[in-house]
Amino acid sequence: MATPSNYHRVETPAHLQQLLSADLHRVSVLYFRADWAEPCKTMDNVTTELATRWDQVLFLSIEAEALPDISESFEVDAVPYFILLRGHTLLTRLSGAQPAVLSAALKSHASKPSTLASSSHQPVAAKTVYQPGEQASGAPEARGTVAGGAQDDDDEDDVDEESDEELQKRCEALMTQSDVVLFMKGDRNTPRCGFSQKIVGILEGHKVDYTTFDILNDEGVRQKLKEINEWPTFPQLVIKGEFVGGLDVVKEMEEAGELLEMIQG
Ligand SMILES: N[C@@H](CCC(=O)N[C@@H](CS)C(=O)NCC(=O)O)C(=O)O
Repeated sequence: MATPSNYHRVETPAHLQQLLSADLHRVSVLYFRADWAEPCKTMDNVTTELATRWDQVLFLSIEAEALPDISESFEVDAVPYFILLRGHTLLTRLSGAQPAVLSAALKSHASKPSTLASSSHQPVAAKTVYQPGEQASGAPEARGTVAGGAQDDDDEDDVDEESDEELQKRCEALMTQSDVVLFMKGDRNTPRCGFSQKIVGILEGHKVDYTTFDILNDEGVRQKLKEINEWPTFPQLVIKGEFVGGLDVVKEMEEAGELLEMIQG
């Protein structure tokens, strides 16, 4: 399919600013992607198709790892990832390859007359304003939510909250669920971060028998493991219940021949 005229590949932060500033009433879809991520292939097609349907919406594809300043300013922590803006105002964010949810988000935000934002009122759905060079999201409640940000915290009142002790026990159980456990973003078939993808490549290359846990699906485990293992990032590799390190450590161990030794020993 030919690239629609409202679909652009962002080259630099300044280019993004220029595209967004051209029309402050226009809705934009920022699509954070990476070539190696399989789900992005699907979302490349989905976004191209949506762009032909929503020709008044600006679709901007952004190479998440090649443009870290943009990814970090929008707190993008995995690919694919979508940010909907009106001008520079954050409407909603969506993590993962969910065509129906993205389409619903467009319906919810882009079908509103664009003059709404030009009136003296703030857009109803607006969470915050993206200032170049600043954090885009001052709206933690919008993180990880889906179209329309319509999730209601009250709905979760019925669910028993996990105590810190329970969470600690659950993390310990996860860390010992098999001899080799990889805490990562995504899973071995669909890694959602380049670091996770590379560590999977190392383990697969050595035909290691391992299990994975997707920390993007469990914010409690994500934060608790950082504390337990005193390690601020993912991936985290655990061998026989013992925390080993992230990608850089595992790479070094592989080069020194220590990785297989630890797994097999
Ligand atoms: N050099 C690190 C790179 C890992 C990294 O920087 N991970 C980031 C981005 S995927 C991370 O996990 N940030 C914390 C988070 O997302 O919770 C390693 O050796 O593993």
